[in-house]
Amino acid sequence: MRTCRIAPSILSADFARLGEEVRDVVDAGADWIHFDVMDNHYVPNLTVGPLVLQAIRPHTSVPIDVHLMVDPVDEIIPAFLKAGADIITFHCEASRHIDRTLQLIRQGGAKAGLVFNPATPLSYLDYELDRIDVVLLMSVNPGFGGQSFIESTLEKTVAVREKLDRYKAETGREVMLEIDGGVKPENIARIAAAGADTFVAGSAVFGAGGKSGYADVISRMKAAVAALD
Ligand SMILES: O=C(CO)[C@@H](O)[C@H](O)COP(=O)(O)O
Ligand SMILES: [Co+2]
Repeated sequence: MRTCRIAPSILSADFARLGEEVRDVVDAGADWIHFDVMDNHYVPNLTVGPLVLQAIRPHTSVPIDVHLMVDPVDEIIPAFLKAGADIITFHCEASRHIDRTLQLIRQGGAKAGLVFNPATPLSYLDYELDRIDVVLLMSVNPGFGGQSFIESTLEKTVAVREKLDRYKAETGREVMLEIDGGVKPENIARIAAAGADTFVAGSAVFGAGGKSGYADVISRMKAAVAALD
């Protein structure tokens, strides 16, 4: 059976009830919580930081996947590690020394991931796979929830899947492949067929109007992926 992790992005949650939203979406079947950090510098939007991560941490035991859309990145990583991040991903363009940033995250005890914008070349992966736990492909330009899925991401997903399968055959090590932006029950099967195993969904999940709506969307997403087997 193929792996399908659903990671709802709290960007589209009700921020006035964030702890409850996190609990509801996990009860509804979420595998990870996706935590979008934007700095109004690397991206034109401003969201949440380590204090908010620390506040939601006691509300769930599922992995919290911190997506850093910040530049510079290294200086803020220790605060997210301390606040309880399980996975920390950052953008290739936001780190001056990618290898050092990956090590900083892993030495702090979290899994490390590299994020590729729609136009970022995959060559950044060439020498770093040994230090990467997650490859995150953006399927929208970063900065906002609720955008449409960019179709060229599918071709890029296939290319990363081939690299990761080759790497696994050589080393036995599995690297996760996560897609972020515009993922919905209607397109998730095509994205999974291209080779993704982890799916961020913000507006599709939190736009579903409460706990039973969240459960409905998440189960439809999982069913669409399971139907590929
Ligand atoms: O990182 C980002 C946007 O920059 C994402 O995590 C979005 O928040 C996903 O939202 P939807 O596209 O699913 O609404
Ligand atoms: Co994100």
